Amino acid sequence: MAVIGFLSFGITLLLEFRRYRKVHSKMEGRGGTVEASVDVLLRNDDQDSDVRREIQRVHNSSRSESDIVRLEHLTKVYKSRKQGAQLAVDHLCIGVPNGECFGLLGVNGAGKTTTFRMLTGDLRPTRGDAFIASKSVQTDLANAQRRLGYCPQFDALFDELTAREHLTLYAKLRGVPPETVGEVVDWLLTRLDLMSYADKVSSTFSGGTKRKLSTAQALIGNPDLILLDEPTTGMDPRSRRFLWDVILGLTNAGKSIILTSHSMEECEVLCTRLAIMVNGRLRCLGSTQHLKNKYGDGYSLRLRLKADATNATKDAVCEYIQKHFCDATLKELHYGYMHYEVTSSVPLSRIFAAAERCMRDDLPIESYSISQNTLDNVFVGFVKFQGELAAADELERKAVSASQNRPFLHDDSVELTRLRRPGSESDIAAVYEGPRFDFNEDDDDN
Ligand SMILES: Nc1ncnc2c1ncn2[C@@H]1O[C@H](COP(=O)(O)OP(=O)(O)OP(=O)(O)O)[C@@H](O)[C@H]1O
Repeated sequence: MAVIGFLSFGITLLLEFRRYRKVHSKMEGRGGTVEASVDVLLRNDDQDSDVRREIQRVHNSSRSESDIVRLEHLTKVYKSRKQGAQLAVDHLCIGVPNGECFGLLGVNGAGKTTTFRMLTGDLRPTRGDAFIASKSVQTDLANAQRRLGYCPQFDALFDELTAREHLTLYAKLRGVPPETVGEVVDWLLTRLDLMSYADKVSSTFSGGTKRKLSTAQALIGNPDLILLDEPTTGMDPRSRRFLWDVILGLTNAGKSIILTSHSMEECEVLCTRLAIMVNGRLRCLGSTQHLKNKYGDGYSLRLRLKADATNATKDAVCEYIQKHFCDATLKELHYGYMHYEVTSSVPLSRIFAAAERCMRDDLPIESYSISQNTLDNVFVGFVKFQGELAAADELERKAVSASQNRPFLHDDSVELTRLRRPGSESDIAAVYEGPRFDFNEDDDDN
């Protein structure tokens, strides 16, 4: 018995010691610091001139002092056991003045929501800072939050509460004086056309009505800056136009808005300026007209090739197009599809004539279309990098782990995870260098 007792005591002691080691190594890291070191090099090699100008503007205090929000190299690297280190937002520099609606565009996973979460204080930036009405989210978060309203991508609503109860609750949380809460709530219900839902519970609301209520919540407390993460998702065209009017009314009243949306039409209507994000990084910035002039000027000539087209006949089509339009740029070529961009200096009649001749000659063309470039074209042109580069990153990470003959990032030893800078010729350098420690799965707040 004594031996068994001694053994069980020994095992307990051993287990406790292992647990202590594990917890301790989580807190300090083994053999070094657990601080993620993100060092992005070669920053300005392929930066768009407008993006570079915005960086200079943000750093020039005399030109950016009227900005209600200023993002200075805001960066987020997520670290998790499964995914490793992932650069979600890469040195974002933007300033938004009073009365501007700024559109932040990008495909899913570009880093828009992460940017918002850093602005609201939900996530700590890995590097950089943001200032809302000159209050830093890193050092003066509570004061920065006072000037901010946020409509998240997913409605933060309680099924059992009515629209009125939601707004009353949020008004109290935001510190609206008790004697004016009723008045504020009624104003918001009227402003967002929610009076008929005032006393119904939110679980019975349609998706569009929930978005309206979330927007109303973001307006409580009369914030200077309003962040709207896809506010019109799920809305019918009438409700969408209604919300657009509300947003335009807010900017006319001097409020600043940062908006994310997947609708180019919405951005054209609402945004004074917009930027397109690809893999966490700004690729272009300016008014819609400026972006269309700079990147979407001219026409798109799309050719569908016959099923029996060979590589040789495809080359003949390319030669034909280059011969007739020396400034045509091949934007896409896959399977039987070719997309050329032709500058607007070429008359439309010449493009049609050449395309018709193309059909008559012995070239393997099934059909063609010509269209004027739109903001959609500009957007698609930028964001098609995202998938390709994400796949390249994934392959590279797998190659690293395979070369080390172990599962990727399931080890506590020192790692070096290289993150590729999206859209850049050069690999970067951004790096998570340091010992691995146990994150909860998808642990992000680090
Ligand atoms: N908690 C997390 N842990 C690890 N990675 C995350 C986490 N949240 C987001 N990411 C990653 O960060 C990147 C940016 O995500 P984010 O949600 O900010 O994109 P988004 O542009 O808002 O996309 P969407 O349009 O779908 O909302 C993505 O690659 C995503 O996988």
